[in-house]
This record gives sequence, C-alpha cells and structure tokens, in this order.
Amino acid sequence: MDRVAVLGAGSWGTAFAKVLADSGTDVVLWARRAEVADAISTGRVNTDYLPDVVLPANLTATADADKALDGARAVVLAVPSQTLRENLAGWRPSLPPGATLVSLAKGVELGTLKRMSEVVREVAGVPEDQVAVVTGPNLAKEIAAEQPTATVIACTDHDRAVELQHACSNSYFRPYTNVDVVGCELGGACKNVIALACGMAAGMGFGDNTMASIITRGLAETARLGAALGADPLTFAGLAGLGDLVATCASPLSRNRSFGERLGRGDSLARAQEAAHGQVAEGVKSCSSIRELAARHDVDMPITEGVHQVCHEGLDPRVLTAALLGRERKAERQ
Ligand SMILES: NC(=O)C1=CN([C@@H]2O[C@H](COP(=O)(O)OP(=O)(O)OC[C@H]3O[C@@H](n4cnc5c(N)ncnc54)[C@H](OP(=O)(O)O)[C@@H]3O)[C@@H](O)[C@H]2O)C=CC1
Ligand SMILES: O=C(CO)COP(=O)(O)O
Repeated sequence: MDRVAVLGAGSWGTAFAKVLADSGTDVVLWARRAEVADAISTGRVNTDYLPDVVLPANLTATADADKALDGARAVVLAVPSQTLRENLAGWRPSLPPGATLVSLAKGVELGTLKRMSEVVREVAGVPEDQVAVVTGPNLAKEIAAEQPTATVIACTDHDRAVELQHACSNSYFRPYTNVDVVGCELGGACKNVIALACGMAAGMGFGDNTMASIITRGLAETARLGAALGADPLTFAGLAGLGDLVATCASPLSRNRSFGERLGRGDSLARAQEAAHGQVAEGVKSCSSIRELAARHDVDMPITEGVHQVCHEGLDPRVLTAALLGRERKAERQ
C-alpha cells in the first residue's frame, strides 16, 4: 500500500502508525494539536503519549488533516468513539475516493447505539465493504515497545482486509483477517466494560478466581449480544473476543481496568476521570450504550448493567458484587 493517513495521535494512533511504518508503509499521522505534530516532526517522539518511543523516519506528522489525507490509500481513524462522528464529518470532503476507511476505536455510540463501522459508513457515505476495523489484544504501549502481538483486521471485503494486512505485518505485529465485522467490533467494545468490572474487583481486593469469573461471564454476555446482532459465535473465542478481554482485564496498562480499580477503591467517577489525565476509558460511556443495545434486543447483560449503575447511578461496587452473586440461580449455558 503506497501511503496511509492515521488521524489521531493518541497512544494507539501513534503506535499503530509506527506499526505501519515499521512494515514498510509510508504514514502521515494527524495530530489535532500542532505542538504534538511538531514534536514528532522535529524530535521523532510523541512526548504526550509515548515519550520513550522513537518513531521511524517514514512516519511524518502534521496538524493539517487535508495534508494527511492527500493521496492516502487507506485512512485510519484513531479518535475516541464518541467524537468519531463529528471528526469524520469534518474530514469527509477531503477523504480520497475509494480509500479503505479503518476504525481503531472500541466503543458503541451513545444515542444512536451504532458500532463504529456503522458510524463511518453513515458519515462518509461509503459502502460496507469499504470500511475495516482493527481490533484485538493491542495495548498501545506494549506494541510501541515492539512486543509481539496478534490482531484482527475485520472487513466484509476480504481483498481489502488482505491489502491492509500486508501494510501492517512486521516482525512484532501479526494481523489476521476476519469477515465478521459485527462480532469483532462488539468484542472490542464490550471488553472495555468487563475490564472496568475486573478493575473494580481488583480495587476491592479480590483475586484471580474473581477475575476469571468476571472474564468468563463477561464473555458469555458479550456472546449473547453478538448472537442477537448476527455475529459469528466463534469470533468471541478469537483475538477480538477472548484475546482482547484477557489482555485488557489483566493489564495494569489498561485505562479501563485502572479506572475501574479506582472506583473499586472508593474513588468517585470525577476523581477517577481526573486520574486518567485526559486519556480515554471507552467503557465508561459505552457501558450505557451497550446496556441500551442489549435492552433493545432483549439480551441479559448483568455485568454491563452493574458497571453502568456504578459509573452513572452512584451504585457502590460492593453492592454490585452482592447483587451479581445473589442473582437467580441458573445453568451455565442458559
Ligand atoms: N491505547 C490503546 O492501547 C488502544 C486503544 N484503542 C482504541 O483506540 C481509540 C483511540 O484511543 P487512544 O489512542 O488510546 O486514545 P488516547 O486517549 O490515547 O488519545 C486520544 C486521541 O484522540 C484525540 N482526541 C480526543 N478528543 C478528540 C476530539 N474531540 N477530536 C479529535 N481528536 C480528539 C486526542 O487528541 P489530544 O491529544 O489533542 O487530546 C488524542 O490524539 C479508542 O477507541 C480506544 O479504545 C484500541 C486498541 C488499543
Ligand atoms: O483496547 C485496548 C487493548 O486491546 C486498550 O485498552 P484500554 O483502552 O483499557 O487501555
């Protein structure tokens, strides 16, 4: 692939731009603040998000989105889920015709309850097969440090997914393709909410049995939602499902898990938000949209419901624990 634009120079946008560049693809990275673009251009470092990582020479940065988009074969969208619609609407006039539009965001839009690829299709006015999603166990800091990982490129157009796969394959990053966009996106969005629950459990002092139980039951409720929305059930056993769930729920690098941990230790939502230093913990908003989506499709998601109540209705995580344990007894695969 000749040239790729990455729009959004936070942790994952910057790390993914590095992955592309290290795979031999020329990349232009757009940062919304000129000082971030300047620091990358002059010092080869994103001082705000990945201060210890030297970025390769075939990665250039700009604060001018038109410049980044000019002639790009693929456009990677690396902004938070809840701002993607507004950002993309601004970029739409400059999107190169036919370019693959790639979402990195893991969330479900508040209000519309749309997945990110649905938002992209709607705002950019492109067909489903022009939109791809990259998702999997991909903690940005580890990838920026070139620690080996795998990921999934989901697109209904297999050839487009393969083209992107070539553009971002290297010695530390191994992308697989998948045509189940619905399942892959739901896996990425729902695991953030389950990671908040795991963080809460850790904050309350619970150990590995509790974590494993939340992860496994979290996967069960994610798969139930997936089934209702037409996802392939096997996707949830793969990198975009179980893989990302395990990485995010277990890692101290996860913003969602860390956020939940603060709530579990008794911090208020406002204090947890302050401690996030402006970095996005997508599950805090997506717990509400996913809960609504589940209700619309009559799907039972008790952990997601509880996380929503802790984050937005002031429920004490200890009360949530008691409520989850006190639910009506049932068979595991009911
Ligand atoms: N970090 C990770 O490990 C991974 C993240 N993801 C997903 O990728 C997406 C992006 O996350 P990530 O890069 O980590 O987020 P960060 O919080 O690290 O960075 C967010 C980026 O988006 C920019 N931004 C914030 N608000 C707006 C806005 N209103 N308009 C335009 N740009 C904005 C920020 O700019 P500024 O610096 O100027 O505020 C920053 O460049 C999320 O959906 C996340 O779930 C997926 C896999 C891994
Ligand atoms: O999506 C991620 C790892 O795959 C990053 O998780 P956090 O957003 O919780 O840091």
